[in-house]
Amino acid sequence: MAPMGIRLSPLGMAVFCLLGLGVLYHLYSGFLAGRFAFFMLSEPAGGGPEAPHGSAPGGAVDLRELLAVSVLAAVRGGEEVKRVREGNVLNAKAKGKTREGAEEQLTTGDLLSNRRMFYLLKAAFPAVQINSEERVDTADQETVSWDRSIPEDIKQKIQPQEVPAESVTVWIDPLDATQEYTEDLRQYVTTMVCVAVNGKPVIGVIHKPFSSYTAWAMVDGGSNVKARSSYNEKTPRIIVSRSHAGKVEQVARQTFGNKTVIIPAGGAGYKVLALLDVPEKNQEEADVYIHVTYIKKWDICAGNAVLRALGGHMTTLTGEEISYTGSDGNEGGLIASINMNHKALIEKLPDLEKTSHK
Ligand SMILES: Nc1ncnc2c1ncn2[C@@H]1O[C@H](COP(=O)(O)O)[C@@H](OP(=O)(O)O)[C@H]1O
Ligand SMILES: [Mg+2]
Repeated sequence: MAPMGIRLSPLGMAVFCLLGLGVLYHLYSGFLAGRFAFFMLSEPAGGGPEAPHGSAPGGAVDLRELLAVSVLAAVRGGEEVKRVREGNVLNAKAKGKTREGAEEQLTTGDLLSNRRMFYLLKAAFPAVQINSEERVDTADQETVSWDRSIPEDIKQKIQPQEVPAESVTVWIDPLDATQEYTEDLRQYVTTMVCVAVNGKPVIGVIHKPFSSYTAWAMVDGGSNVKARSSYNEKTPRIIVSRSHAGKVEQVARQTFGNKTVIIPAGGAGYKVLALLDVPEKNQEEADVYIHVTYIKKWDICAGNAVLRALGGHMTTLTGEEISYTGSDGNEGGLIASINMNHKALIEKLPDLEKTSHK
């Protein structure tokens, strides 16, 4: 039996007090961290004085307005792309090489389209992060304003929806399929704008400047384009890059057999449109889009958003979602499909460690 009188040793007391302090610290540190995060997020962007204290840095932006200006930007950029091509003053030069050693072309069409698209979007939404394929020359700014008018079809299909400006990243491709543009293969060329919210692709615009066709879609909103009524899941026609193919044909044949039809085409925008119901005489149709080499996020974000909005998928070759914030590169290749069992397609793909990134 234990004695009734308990004597506490000084060492025991000290250990007990330390334990108590530890528990208190643990409970309180979460609270402090929360307060700290709130304080940091409430700071005005760039530490400037213009944002009212305690509010989000850029305030709120309306996704419907962002969609309207994205469509306008793609169309306006497309006008430059077309004008330069028709005037035959491309001034094509190599701007570098891809990891695989293919020459990357840059033309006046890319630069003028970029200038138009960037400054229109920036004027409409100054607080939003815009990532573009081409550099903007700040010494050569274009003064543009947006009249905030929303086209009727967008007004009818989409409700206003506000999100914090700092959650938004806009990705611009002022000229997709530049290689094909230099070869005068006009059908492949698109201009694209994508709006990502917290890294998720939410708005996609793909515009064909030479036929004045524009596809737009917003996730949980609406679209002016739809999926086709059927797809061939068993022996799908696979659309792939004609100028950055890597080992894509090998992957496609290993996955779907030697009889599988492979369609080489230019432009990531064009290849996404090939999966949809697009009323265009120069638009080929395919069932799956596969790309195995490195690719940049401005090339794929708009297509990813459009597919997602219509119930389709664009993922890496291992089935991961692609996040459209941070770095501008996508390392894991891509596979895109709609109205198909996307997971089953990924499971069919061969040893990806050996085939992707190459
Ligand atoms: N390995 C790679 N590295 C860098 N960019 C790549 C790439 N593969 C494809 N792309 C880019 O992705 C877009 C679609 O490629 P493809 O036509 O080969 O399918 C093109 O964009 P741009 O024309 O906008 O430069 C192309 O340059
Ligand atoms: Mg481009």
